[in-house]
Amino acid sequence: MSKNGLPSPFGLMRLGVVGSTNDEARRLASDGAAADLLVVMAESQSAGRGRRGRQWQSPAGNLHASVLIRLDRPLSQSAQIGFVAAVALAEALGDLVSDADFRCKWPNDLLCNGKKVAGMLLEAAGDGWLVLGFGVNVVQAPPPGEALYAAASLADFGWGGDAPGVLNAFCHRFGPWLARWRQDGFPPIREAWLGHARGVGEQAVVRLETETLTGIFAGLDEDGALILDQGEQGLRRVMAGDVFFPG
Ligand SMILES: O=C(O)CCCC[C@@H]1SC[C@@H]2NC(=O)N[C@@H]21
Repeated sequence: MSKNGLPSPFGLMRLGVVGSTNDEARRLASDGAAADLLVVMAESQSAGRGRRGRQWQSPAGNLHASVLIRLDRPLSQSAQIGFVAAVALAEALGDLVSDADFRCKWPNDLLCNGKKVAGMLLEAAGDGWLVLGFGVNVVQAPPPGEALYAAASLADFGWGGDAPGVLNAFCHRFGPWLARWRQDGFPPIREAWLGHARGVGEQAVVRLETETLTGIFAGLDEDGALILDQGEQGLRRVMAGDVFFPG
């Protein structure tokens, strides 16, 4: 264990109120001050952002953190790290919260008993760095109607721990999974993710920028794209979109 309380070799920078921890981490990278597995964690964010330009509500008490990751592979493989993190977070929260069912929802959401409790946002920081931002609703979820999906907090499931406790549990799981990805590539991550996934084999609605698709969520391809089986129209690979399961 490091002096900061996280498992070795994670580093920790704890900040008060920031705009976005992803921006703080990117700034470190552009200042030449990045280090592999350095975590930037903030008490709250005034301009937290989610995927596809959405706002991410970031009150004090929830976890808002970004991990700097040295990318020793082509940038095209960076999306795979979102799946590494989702598996690690599903396992970490499963370690913490008993009697709850954590599921990964494509591409980078985490559901607890069907409600969104966490999301991830990957951004390139230039010069070989990747920023993995993740937010976990520890004590508070956005009010109904303000989120795209039904949302909940860990407190709603009776968990009384805090944001540093979630970060610690995440790092314990993420370190070994990232090492596995670095050594063996995407296949074991893909398999683990599918084992934790919501909705494989089920009817899915996929909202893209300009169209909405329906079909059976048939799995993930070797890059992490969602495979949608559209029956007579064949299989369609989806790289970015929002998935809903009507069933
Ligand atoms: O579900 C999503 O759309 C992704 C949400 C990602 C939120 C985290 S909180 C820490 C980091 N800083 C940000 O501004 N966003 C990510």
